[in-house]
Amino acid sequence: MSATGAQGLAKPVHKTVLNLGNLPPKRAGFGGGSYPRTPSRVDPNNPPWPAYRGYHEFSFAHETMGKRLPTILGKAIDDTIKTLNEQSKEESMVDLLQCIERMQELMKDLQANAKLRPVVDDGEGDVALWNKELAKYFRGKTFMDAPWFFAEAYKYRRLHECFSISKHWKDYDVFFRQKCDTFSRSGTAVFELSTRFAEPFHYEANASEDEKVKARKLIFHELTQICLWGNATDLSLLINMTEEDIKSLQSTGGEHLAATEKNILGNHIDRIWALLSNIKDGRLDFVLDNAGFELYCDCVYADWLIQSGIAKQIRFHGKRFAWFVSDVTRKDWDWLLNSMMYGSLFSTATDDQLQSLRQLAVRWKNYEKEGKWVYEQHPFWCTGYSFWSLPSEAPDLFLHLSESDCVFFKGDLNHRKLTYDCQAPSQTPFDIAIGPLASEDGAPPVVSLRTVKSDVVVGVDEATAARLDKEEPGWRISGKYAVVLLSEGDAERKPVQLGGETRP
Ligand SMILES: O=P(O)(O)OC[C@H]1O[C@](O)(CO)[C@@H](O)[C@@H]1O
Repeated sequence: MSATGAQGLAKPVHKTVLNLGNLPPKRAGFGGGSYPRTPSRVDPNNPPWPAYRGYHEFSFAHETMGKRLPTILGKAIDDTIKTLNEQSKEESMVDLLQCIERMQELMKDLQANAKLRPVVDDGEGDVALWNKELAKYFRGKTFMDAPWFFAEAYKYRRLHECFSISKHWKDYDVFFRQKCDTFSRSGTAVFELSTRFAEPFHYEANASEDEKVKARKLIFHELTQICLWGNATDLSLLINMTEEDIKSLQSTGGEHLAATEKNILGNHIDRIWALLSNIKDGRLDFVLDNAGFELYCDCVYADWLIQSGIAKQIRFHGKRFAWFVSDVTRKDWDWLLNSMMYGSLFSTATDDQLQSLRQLAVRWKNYEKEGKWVYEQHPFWCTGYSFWSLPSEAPDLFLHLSESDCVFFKGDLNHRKLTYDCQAPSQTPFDIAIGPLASEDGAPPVVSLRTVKSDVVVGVDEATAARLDKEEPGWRISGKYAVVLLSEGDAERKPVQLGGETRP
């Protein structure tokens, strides 16, 4: 019967209201707490939750856009002047001087909060991607009112343009000196690792199967932390440890691990081990972050994953040009392996220490020759798109990553791009926060190893975030805390869908 009764008069509708107090609470990202902006309406200027923008004085975006970026650019100009003063040929000096003038122009734009102009066609493969995004979503936007991640990435692309349109300085890296210096000053931690990992499995010779399984799990826990904290400026976890600490760590594990893991606020290391320990001869991918010491830690981790038999191939993804100060480029990759092998960066090192470092370098260079380690640099990694746009803007890359058994994303910046760098509630589950990279057909398992150095935080329970917001106001940018988060991706590994067509 219709709501209108026999006499055609509307009857009041009686709603039954259920009083349900015992159902499980809603998860952020599902049901009532779902993305405030539905995925089909998400775009680079409108992330799933509100974006951080430079004019938000409460956020690190404000500090970065207003102060850090001009300082970084100022230092880049100083570096280039230093290089200029080391030249002798007129043509290259004039050419470099023009690069410096372009950097000064960029500085003016940044300080005057200018509108974001299109990227000049310098022949790079990413120009169309940049200018499409600028035209579609950021017309009339300035450095301060565009979303923070886009504005910041745009600044690094403009910095690259200062050189890419020159004749002799196309690939000049204003941050190269700085990256090399930092590694040279990390001697203690470098040798701490090389002397242990030159021969990481020698202890297994006399161990039972059961002991081997247990030891591998413990080593994986610690190496994951080394790889994680390698993203902080120093490896304080290792450097501050006494011989006794290290011994107890190796012999018992449990207690010490609990102590060192306490600053990992969202911690899926056990789940990651459960995933990896079931893989044999797989393929793993590392989307790299910083050069020098962090890259060295990544390589130690990757080496162990190869030697353990979990992976038979590891693909490392770096940047095509200088990016966010210390990100890895091909030159940084080569520099690390070659200076470990032939350089003399550590003047006070013992012969044994140097020998262990060379042993690592020989093995790593062989991995490269044998195709066990592959270094790649897709243009997408240096664009202003978040990884939510990876399947749509770089379908070839998505297809490629979908063949991996697990993709590790290193560092804060990659985490920002995974999560669209927006104001998601801290308790948002990681797989919800990363959207399509978790939910698309064929999405691979994704791990984020991130020390927390900027505002966005996900995968951390509400009470912890609220307590830290109250008690330690700078906790989101201090690098003291971390998250190690896993999304299992498309468990069935359905064929990737590209533009409606199904991959065979
Ligand atoms: O090297 P990471 O871990 O990506 O950190 C980069 C830093 O620079 C930033 O991009 C801010 O400029 C933040 O993401 C972070 O503070």
